[in-house]
Amino acid sequence: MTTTTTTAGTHPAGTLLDARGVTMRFGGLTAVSNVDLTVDEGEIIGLIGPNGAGKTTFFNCLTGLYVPTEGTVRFRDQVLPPKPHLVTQAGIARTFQNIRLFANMTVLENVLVGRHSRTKQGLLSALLRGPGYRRAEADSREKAMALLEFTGLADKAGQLARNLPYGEQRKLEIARALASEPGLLLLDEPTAGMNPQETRAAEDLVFAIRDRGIAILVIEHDMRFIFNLCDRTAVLVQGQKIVEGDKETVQNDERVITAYLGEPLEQPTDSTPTNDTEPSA
Ligand SMILES: Nc1ncnc2c1ncn2[C@@H]1O[C@H](COP(=O)(O)OP(=O)(O)OP(=O)(O)O)[C@@H](O)[C@H]1O
Repeated sequence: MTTTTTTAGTHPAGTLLDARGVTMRFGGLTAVSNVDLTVDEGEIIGLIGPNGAGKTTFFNCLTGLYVPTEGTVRFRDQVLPPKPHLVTQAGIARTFQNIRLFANMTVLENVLVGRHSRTKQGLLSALLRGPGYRRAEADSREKAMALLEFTGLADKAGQLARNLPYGEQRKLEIARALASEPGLLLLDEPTAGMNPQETRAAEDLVFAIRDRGIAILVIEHDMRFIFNLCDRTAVLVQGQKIVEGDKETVQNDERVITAYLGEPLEQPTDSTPTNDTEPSA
């Protein structure tokens, strides 16, 4: 990753994420090739593409899991640090394609883990359990419970995460990501495995998150979900961004239609979205 220091004011006001020329190679395979993408404050941006197009790899480049072979990612005008926990501290949170909850911890504890990057109490304070630690812990619990209210999981706070139905596990992943108080939330296939009702509820949740001032970048195979939600959508094919724009621009682009082998991009009926992800927590 390029390590040049940034100059304030090089981006239009409101640009939160600015990925430029991001390339990720694994040996001879170029999984992501020279991709530019911006996300502005308050935007919901979609990232679509056929299986193996490089979407998750691109997400990994935005969250410090991978250091891009080439290119630069800036968040709030700062080059992102190449470590996931530092990226979280900088203000980017994410969920994963395959749910990664702590299955044997309670719902509340999972969210408390997500608050870790925002709590300042050190190990010594935690061991001594002094007044500062107890105050911080009470504050964290209050904020975590508020997030469970927000995501509709408050009455499940004491249950083990693994006992939640699949759709609620996905919600819990989102609650845990929100606990780090991000400015940008990356969602990797948030509706995978959901039924149509849960998918509609997930749409409402994404809008509600945006209303809290959090921008969203979402990978999703459910086109109805993407086109209902997103201000702009970028299409990756074989690692390259072939088009980016609003719903009409993307749906009518010949290259996109070809990439999807002529399948219509929006499902004609309110049928169950197809996906191939199994519950895993
Ligand atoms: N760590 C890795 N090492 C080697 N190759 C990888 C690695 N991660 C991903 N790839 C390859 O990079 C390409 C892009 O994969 P990626 O998972 O990013 O695609 P995707 O668009 O997210 O696919 P899907 O929609 O199926 O999740 C694939 O060919 C994949 O096999």
